[in-house]
Amino acid sequence: MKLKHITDLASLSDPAIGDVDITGLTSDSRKAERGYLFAALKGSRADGSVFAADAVSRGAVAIIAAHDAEIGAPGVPVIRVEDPRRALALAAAAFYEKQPEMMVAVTGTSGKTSVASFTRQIWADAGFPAANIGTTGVFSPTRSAYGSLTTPDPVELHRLLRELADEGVTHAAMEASSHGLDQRRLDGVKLAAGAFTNLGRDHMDYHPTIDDYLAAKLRLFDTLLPKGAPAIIFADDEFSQQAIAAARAAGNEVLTVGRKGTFLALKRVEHERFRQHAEVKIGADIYEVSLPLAGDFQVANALVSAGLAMATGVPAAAAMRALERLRGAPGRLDLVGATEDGAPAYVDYAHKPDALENVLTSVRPFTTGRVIVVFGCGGDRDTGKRPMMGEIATRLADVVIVTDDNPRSEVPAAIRAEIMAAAPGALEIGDRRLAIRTAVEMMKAGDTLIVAGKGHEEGQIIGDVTHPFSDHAEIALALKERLK
Ligand SMILES: CC(=O)N[C@H]1[C@@H](OP(=O)(O)OP(=O)(O)OC[C@H]2O[C@@H](n3ccc(=O)[nH]c3=O)[C@H](O)[C@@H]2O)O[C@H](CO)[C@@H](O)[C@@H]1O[C@H](C)C(=O)N[C@@H](C)C(=O)N[C@H](CCC(=O)O)C(=O)O
Repeated sequence: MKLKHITDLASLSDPAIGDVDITGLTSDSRKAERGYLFAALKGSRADGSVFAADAVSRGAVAIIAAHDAEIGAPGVPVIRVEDPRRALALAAAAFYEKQPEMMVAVTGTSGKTSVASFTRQIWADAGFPAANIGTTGVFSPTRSAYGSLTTPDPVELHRLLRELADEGVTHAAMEASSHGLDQRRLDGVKLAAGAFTNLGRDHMDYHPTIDDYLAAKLRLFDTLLPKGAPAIIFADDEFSQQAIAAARAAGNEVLTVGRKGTFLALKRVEHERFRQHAEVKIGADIYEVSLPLAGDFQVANALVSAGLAMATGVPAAAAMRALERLRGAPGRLDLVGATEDGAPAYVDYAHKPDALENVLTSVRPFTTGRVIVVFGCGGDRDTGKRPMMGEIATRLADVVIVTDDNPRSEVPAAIRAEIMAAAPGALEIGDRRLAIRTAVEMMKAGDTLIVAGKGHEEGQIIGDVTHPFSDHAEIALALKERLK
């Protein structure tokens, strides 16, 4: 494809450059191949401009760079732009040409994975070939693949969107992480609607303040959603007013859901073991919905998803019917099994304070015995959440076992000590396998076990080695051994 077809001619200092043929794009010089366009991005560890010569030696034929970047690659055209990350995202969208016709994105600290998954399920129920993309991977009529980033890199993302469109997927829901929004990964995605779930403490290692974190989330409305497009906002969160104000200021159509919502107004919820019955008012109609999911936060996620689906062509009655058949996203309050006397054991991805609070609160209504929680905190990540999670677990669970998560380069015992300092009475068992076994062995009738933090992950990162490890498999094994 000619360079002029993937980047705005106005940004090409010499229009003749427009005729250069491009065979691919990358922001990682190590992935550059013959005919590639290389984007030199300023990163947290390195400045991509120093790798321009490497990219050219591997075949790159043009470079996107900031106005002030020094590019030591003579003879290769350099396209100077204000924001290379945004330019790369737009170039990737143009290069891969097609994306599913109806794209939506959801942001918020918690609930993104569930909302993206539920939205896909509601669309699929209504007959649309649908996909969701995020932390747990890519799910579509033909795929269920595990991924790594919540919001993929723009080049990878647009390659994927093109493949999905070619496979006939018309509707796709994406998770928009604050990193992804901040790093412009979504800037080339043509969104039909967006959603905001909530804001809590997370990624304070990346964002200097909570305001900076909120501002990154609100880029979804400020800069990505076209004017007039629906913005579905969960109205019961403490930050919902800021989200509503940002969406209004950006000219989006604000549609609120929840107890304080007006588009989907939640009138009543009754909890039952593993199910919840909700009364939802939509316009003049009242719908009684029986959700096969536990937890107040799942009702919120289901309503946000129904809002997104309705904003993109699913009739209200069909969306409400689909909610009755929802399945939890992998690793989100995922029921692994139960003891011989029916005490359930769940895996949950909760690895941040508000998510831990949500999951522990949500199992309380159907737990007649004790809530037992096993969790730890990741290394090389926001350290401020460690005491907060220790405090939450102590307040909301009856038995707390502090173990290792992904310690990465940190000393595991030091991470545990930071949690333990806020969790008096907690049991400390560093070995995650042993911690899970101990918890399963202590379960009695009426108890509920939550193993939190790693969800669907299939490895534990110690140092820079990922050891095979699955909470799901460990719980299943321990339950089986109990029966012997
Ligand atoms: C901290 C962070 O977000 N890093 C992202 C960032 O990398 P960076 O800018 O820090 O990269 P860098 O190492 O400083 O290098 C700068 C540039 O030089 C390039 N380079 C580097 C070396 C070389 O030999 N040649 C070369 O060209 C790099 O490719 C990069 O473009 O920009 C890269 C390109 O877009 C991302 O791939 C990378 O995500 C890394 C892999 C990552 O782990 N990100 C996580 C933290 C993340 O984004 N998580 C969120 C949220 C998850 C959640 O909600 O829990 C997500 O959306 O997944």
